[in-house]
Amino acid sequence: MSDIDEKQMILYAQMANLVSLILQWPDINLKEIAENFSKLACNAHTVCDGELRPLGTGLYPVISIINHSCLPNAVLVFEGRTAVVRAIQHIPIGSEVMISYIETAGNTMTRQKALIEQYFFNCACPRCVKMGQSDDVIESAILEGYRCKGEGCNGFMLRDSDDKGFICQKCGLLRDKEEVRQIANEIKTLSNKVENLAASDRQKAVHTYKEIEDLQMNLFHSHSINLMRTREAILKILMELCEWQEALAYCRLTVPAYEKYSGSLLRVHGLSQLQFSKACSITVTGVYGGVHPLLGLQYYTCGKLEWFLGETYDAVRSLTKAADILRITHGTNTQFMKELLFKLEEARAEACYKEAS
Ligand SMILES: C[S@@+](CC[C@H](N)C(=O)[O-])C[C@H]1O[C@@H](n2cnc3c(N)ncnc32)[C@H](O)[C@@H]1O
Repeated sequence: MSDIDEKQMILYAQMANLVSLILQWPDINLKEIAENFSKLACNAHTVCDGELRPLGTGLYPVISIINHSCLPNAVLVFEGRTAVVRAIQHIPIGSEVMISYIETAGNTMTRQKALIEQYFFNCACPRCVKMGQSDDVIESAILEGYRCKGEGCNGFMLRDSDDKGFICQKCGLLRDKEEVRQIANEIKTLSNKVENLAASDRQKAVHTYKEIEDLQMNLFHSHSINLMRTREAILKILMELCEWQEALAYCRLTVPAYEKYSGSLLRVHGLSQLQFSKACSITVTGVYGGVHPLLGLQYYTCGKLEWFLGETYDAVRSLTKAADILRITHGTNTQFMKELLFKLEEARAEACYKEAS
């Protein structure tokens, strides 16, 4: 309990009071209840459906003995209320099975902060031990850093030693700190506005998200996580609005980012900063470790849209990629997977028919 910050402590105390009010037991121990809430936060898992949409919270005693890694060798998925852990790579006998408690597509500082705040530990996984080393700095600069404004340059930027701004590590161009701050403020203002709009006026929300997207394309590296999240938000609303063609365009924009994050992290380990900066237009670090359910789900969305819009051959390609990943992370027995495999068969049959006619 001593590691919990004050805000969290107040929340647990309020929840303990609520329990006390409901139970009305004379000798209830508020401190013990608050402690139990804290233990629950560390050990419980968010129960999701096949498409990783959260449904609630569950406490699974066996699952809660599994430790975290930002480069996990297993994933936790749910089949109804049943929690299932599946290996996403070969796990040698005697090696520890590890899942990720958090979104792994953040930079090391972001991940460490999330783990300390909710789980109270300093992660020492193979990604986190590289904190501050050149490949970790590069990964951070690409995931959450700014882009170079040089024409055609896809370099990543680091803060310059005089603190005037950010220097491109590929072409050496300086980006002024004030300019960056101004765009970041505009993004913040629009982001605050769009949160309320998403529920009340979807058309306006899409318009505002596109303004954010434009600013982020100017500010962030093209493989930035922030840009990818904005595009995902646009995709989600376009699907709700049944704007299928534009939704597909946005889905296709997000897929390369997922793919880039999914390449093996090992690909860039061992490269010098210069070698990497030359290579960075074609290779980005692998924060999803190759097989990640989110990548599979993104292919699935793309495939469904393509098929619906009559782009059968593309649909077969996307659904095949989705099935290749999701049969590893989700198995093949759930209704969700049966539907995916059925759609793939149907798309294949349609492609054969089209080819023959
Ligand atoms: C769900 S429990 C995992 C099982 C726990 N290690 C145990 O022995 O019961 C989560 C807690 O385990 C610890 N933990 C999980 N992964 C860790 C890691 N990679 N390094 C250090 N501690 C970790 C943290 O204290 C965290 O709050």
